[in-house]
Amino acid sequence: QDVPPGEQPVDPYVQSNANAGATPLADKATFEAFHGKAGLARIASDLVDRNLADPRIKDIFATADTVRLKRTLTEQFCYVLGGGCDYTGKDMTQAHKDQGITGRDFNALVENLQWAMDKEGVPFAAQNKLLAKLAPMARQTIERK
Ligand code: HEM
Repeated sequence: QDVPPGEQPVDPYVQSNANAGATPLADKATFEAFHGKAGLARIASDLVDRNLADPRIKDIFATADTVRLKRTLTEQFCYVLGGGCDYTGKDMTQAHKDQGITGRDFNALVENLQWAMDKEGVPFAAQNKLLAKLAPMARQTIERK
């Protein structure tokens, strides 16, 4: 597994689309409502930047590899929305292990994602399709009340 430009090396893990944590939507209409992979890359980038500036959760992101995070989030959203990407990141349990994420942290991140989707001009119905795919991942990311 080569290290993409600008990213930090990570310990080896098994790559699989199953790591994305959700099955893909069957048709491409929602993916297109997100303006394809370029739109998803803008949303992932805006989301990470907003998390880094958000006093509620910025400390959790302080040591993260944001170049890698923007890339893997883009892949994950693209895969889940049926855009035909492969997800090459870790599974959600591994990615969030020992970070002590709370339900409030999770809600803050979802708010920031909604802000990023609004900024991209994604229609509300399409936003809800992605949120419905991500909501069950609370179980893998939240570790404490
Ligand atoms: C639906 C909810 C979430 C999704 C879909 C998601 C997705 C991801 C993905 C794809 C990665 C990268 C995995 C990799 O590097 O291989 C990641 C890492 C990370 N996530 Fe999440 N995440 C979610 C919730 C959260 C929440 C609520 C927080 C904290 C408020 C958070 C903080 C982080 C941090 C700090 C990393 C980087 C860890 C590192 O660099 O070692 N995530 N997440």
